[in-house]
Amino acid sequence: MIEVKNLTKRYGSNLALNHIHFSLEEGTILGFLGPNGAGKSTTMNIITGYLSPTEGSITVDGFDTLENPLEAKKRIGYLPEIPPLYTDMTVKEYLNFMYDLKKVKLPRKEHIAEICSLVKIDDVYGRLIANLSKGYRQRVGIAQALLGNPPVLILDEPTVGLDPKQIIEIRNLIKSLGRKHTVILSSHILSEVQAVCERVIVINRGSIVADGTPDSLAHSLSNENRLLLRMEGEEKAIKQGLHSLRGVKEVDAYGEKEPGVYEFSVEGNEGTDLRRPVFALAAQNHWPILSMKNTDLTLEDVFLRLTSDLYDHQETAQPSEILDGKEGA
Ligand SMILES: Nc1ncnc2c1ncn2[C@@H]1O[C@H](COP(=O)(O)OP(=O)(O)OP(=O)(O)O)[C@@H](O)[C@H]1O
Repeated sequence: MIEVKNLTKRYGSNLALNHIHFSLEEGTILGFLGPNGAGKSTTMNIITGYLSPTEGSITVDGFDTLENPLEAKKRIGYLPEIPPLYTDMTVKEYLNFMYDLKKVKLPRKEHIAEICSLVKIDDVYGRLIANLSKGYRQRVGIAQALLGNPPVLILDEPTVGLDPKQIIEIRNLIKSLGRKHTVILSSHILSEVQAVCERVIVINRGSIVADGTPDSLAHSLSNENRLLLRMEGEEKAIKQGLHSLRGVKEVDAYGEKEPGVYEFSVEGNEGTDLRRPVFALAAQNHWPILSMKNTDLTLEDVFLRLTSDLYDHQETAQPSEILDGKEGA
């Protein structure tokens, strides 16, 4: 649905985007994540046609944004970080105004009614936008992005400034929109990306440093292969048993957590999956396993590793490996 090739943007001598590539399948919700100044807004503005690239190309549904800007733009609904609302209009006036501005061809009344019901703004349809809460204003902003039923939605920081209840509502709305639209969501909020997106692109200093599902990123960046276990039995015997398993590097005992139940951290050699041998050991010795968890990195750990200077200098090989593996997925 979207194909970004070799995208480069220079502001004078400042290289804001450095030859980025990615493609996005129809119906995916992509999170675009990066620290301030990473190049997120520049990328979004180029995709939506507000900025032109220094080099490279973007196609939306097969239409090149430079060669066929009108056809490409028709296929994109955009919600900028500050929604372009006219606060002295009612929701009805505003959506009709935007309908005309976008030259939408679908039947006016039915189309607007359908969008209002989808984003749940029917009850404020006759109200002045100035009097709406931030959450409702954001919904009206999403409604204008949906006019004309574009297959692609680009949402820039859509939950900034909302209260926790409104954040949950907007996230659920975005998830439901992802069933019919390809969505690109830019965010600083890691938990948001984890909750809403199937795929995450991490951008830092104008380059893509990781691309994958939140889980695969957390897993592939973790050199550690660690299990956190709670088992019932004799602590010393369990610890020795765990140590004796093939591929185990280290076992730490964290003490008694419930009567007779002990916690252990077991670290294996790279590439070893210890879950089955641990299960077999426990079954053989009648040590019930009360919990077993992989302790992969969280998306937050991944983000910090990928965007910290330390990581940039010491471990530059890893992110590109991940990228190579996922490019074009
Ligand atoms: N109009 C401009 N003129 C010069 N430099 C710019 C301009 N717009 C952005 N930049 C620079 O380009 C780089 C990328 O900026 P961009 O706004 O795309 O980052 P961002 O990831 O969206 O950051 P934020 O989350 O803070 O909005 C930054 O170094 C920024 O200073």
